[in-house]
Amino acid sequence: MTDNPLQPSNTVKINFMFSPHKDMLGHTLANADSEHKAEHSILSAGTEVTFLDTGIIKFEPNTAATQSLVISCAIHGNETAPIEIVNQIINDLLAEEQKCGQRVLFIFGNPWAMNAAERFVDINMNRLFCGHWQTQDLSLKEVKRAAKLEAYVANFFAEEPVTVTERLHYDCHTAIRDSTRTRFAVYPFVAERKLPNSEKDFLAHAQINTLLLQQKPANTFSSFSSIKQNAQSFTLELGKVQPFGSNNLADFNGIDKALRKRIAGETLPSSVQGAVEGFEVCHEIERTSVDWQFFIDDSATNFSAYPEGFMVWQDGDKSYQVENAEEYIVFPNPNVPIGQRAGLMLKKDNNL
Ligand SMILES: O=C(O)CCC(=O)N[C@@H](CCC(=O)O)C(=O)O
Ligand SMILES: [Zn+2]
Repeated sequence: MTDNPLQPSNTVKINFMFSPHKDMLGHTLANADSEHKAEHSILSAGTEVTFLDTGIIKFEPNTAATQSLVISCAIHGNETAPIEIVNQIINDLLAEEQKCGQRVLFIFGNPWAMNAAERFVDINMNRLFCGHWQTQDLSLKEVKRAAKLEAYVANFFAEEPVTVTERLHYDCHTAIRDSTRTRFAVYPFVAERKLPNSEKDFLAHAQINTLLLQQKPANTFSSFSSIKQNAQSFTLELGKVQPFGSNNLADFNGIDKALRKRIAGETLPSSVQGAVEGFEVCHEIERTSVDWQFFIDDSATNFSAYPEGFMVWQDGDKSYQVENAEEYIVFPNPNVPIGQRAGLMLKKDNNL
């Protein structure tokens, strides 16, 4: 990225919707705590743009859309590459340099954590969905924001015209650790779900060649949209966490192109057999108490492999040892609060 979003430069065109800020990113950083009154505008091609709230903007074409797309990022504030990519797509839509052929709701999830350059400020927002926010301290900003995000997404889907036959949600993240598989998607658990070929094609086009299939319902944003809103949803892990301005955006060309084609309403080319490999969650690791011990090395990358019998964690007389010939770890994080997910163990799933 050439400009630092924290210091809008005078040489950069100010986008009319976000004035006096350069763009949605600049506006979101500057207005984390402001109440925003919805603003409405119509582009020359007839696309309706509604700037709903800080970090939330909706585009609706004046042609018959067949898909409602939710594209979110910054549910974790320090995962900056997807924010930079999505910000540029919004700029191009407003400048009418990107075709809008489908309904799209863009979300920058956590403005406070974006400003703090942290994963979260008070509480991990990606454990608050599916109504879980109701069980938390309702005075916390992230708790209130999760409630609002659910409402914006529910309203967006509820307002869709009859021409829409598909609901999609791509929740864009980057991971804390390096990964043996550079990009991967998490497919939330919904009973009897089946990955549609069109979504396999999307993942392959985005250079996301690994799909991790959850085996039980979760409280993540993508779980909310799939379980409660009947969308095809994914958490997309697109690379590694870096500060604003430090991302090599060329590494994100795949997702940039795939999102732009979806927004334009183009059909993506069919992927070849085996373009996306599946992994199934076989054990969810939970940090169970202060005495809980974790035996995964701090330097282990996502998708590191462990042989049968390897001790992953132990807490008193409870433990988990690898049960399959080989299992792989993702999201190992021993520093989560007690009761939260500290990683996932996976086994290969050859049925995708
Ligand atoms: O790298 C890590 O440890 C975490 C990266 C991240 O934020 N992952 C998401 C995955 C959500 C899902 O399971 O769908 C998260 O932990 O919230
Ligand atoms: Zn994340």
